[in-house]
Amino acid sequence: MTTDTTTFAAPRPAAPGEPVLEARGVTMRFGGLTAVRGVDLTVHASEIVGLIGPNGAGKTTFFNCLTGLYVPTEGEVRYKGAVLPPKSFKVTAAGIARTFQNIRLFANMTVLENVLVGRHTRTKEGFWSAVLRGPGFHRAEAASRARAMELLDFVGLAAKADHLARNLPYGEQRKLEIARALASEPGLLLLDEPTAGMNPQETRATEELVFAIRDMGIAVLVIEHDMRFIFNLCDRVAVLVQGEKLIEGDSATVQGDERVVAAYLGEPFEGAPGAEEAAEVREAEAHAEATAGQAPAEPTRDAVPGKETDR
Ligand SMILES: Nc1ncnc2c1ncn2[C@@H]1O[C@H](COP(=O)(O)OP(=O)(O)OP(=O)(O)O)[C@@H](O)[C@H]1O
Repeated sequence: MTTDTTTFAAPRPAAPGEPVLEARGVTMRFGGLTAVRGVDLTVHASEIVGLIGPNGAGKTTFFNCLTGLYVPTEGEVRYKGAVLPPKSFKVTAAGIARTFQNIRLFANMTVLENVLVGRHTRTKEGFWSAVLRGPGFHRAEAASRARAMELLDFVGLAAKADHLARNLPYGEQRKLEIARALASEPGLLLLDEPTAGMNPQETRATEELVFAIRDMGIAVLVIEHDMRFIFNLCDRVAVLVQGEKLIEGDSATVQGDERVVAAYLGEPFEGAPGAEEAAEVREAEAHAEATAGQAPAEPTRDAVPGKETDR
């Protein structure tokens, strides 16, 4: 039993240039499908890093490995030097916050309440404290509300604190998700397609917002399909293709790499991840073509009539 209402300390700020996130050899398999294969990625303090790649490249799966939603099949993720716990609420408490590709707000709660929910990892109001509602509880609650209002002001939603989240326009719901993520006082913020569904003005405003978050000392890792947004914003960009990291560098380097263009156009290119597998498929197809029209092979000893073979 506790009536302690003190606030958990936010993670210590990282020194400039210090690595905050270190992912090493992260692999995630779903049955026979390898969605992410041996990915290394480092994000330093005060850096904005972009993660791009064609649809299905493994970006969200990689994010899920960084935030404890998935436990990687292989590899290791460290935050400020410590291996991350395999539970998403513990990862948030450690200092990594995220937003989702599909907005996940509490639709029937107010804007302010949504941000207060985001603060729960930084407060430890015990059961009896909440029931008895003593002075400590009220102090902690007031501090949480004040911080939540500051964050709403920061993202431009203070005037809508009492609105229901479901009544916000789409672009503002995305901003609210960011405010809620910031409420856990993270050292690293992961944004999964923060401008999806936004008009150009909203996208521009989101860019400014991400710069302001970085200026608060929070490192940012962002997945986005809007290339202009990514190349304007990011200090470094990593490209995932078929689950593997194809290249990583500054915007100019990545933009100038013909393999990146080819990957987006779906064209094969020398040394592309999966090229070996593609060559095997071509060989098998050529073989099938060459033997087409010949008598079908005798069934093997193991074949059972009427039983489907594994595909
Ligand atoms: N839980 C899962 N179970 C099985 N397969 C999955 C699962 N999650 C993702 N995948 C598969 O892993 C691959 C990578 O998917 P992922 O969503 O990570 O890609 P993405 O780069 O984020 O794509 P997009 O840009 O379209 O969001 C896809 O082939 C997808 O179908």
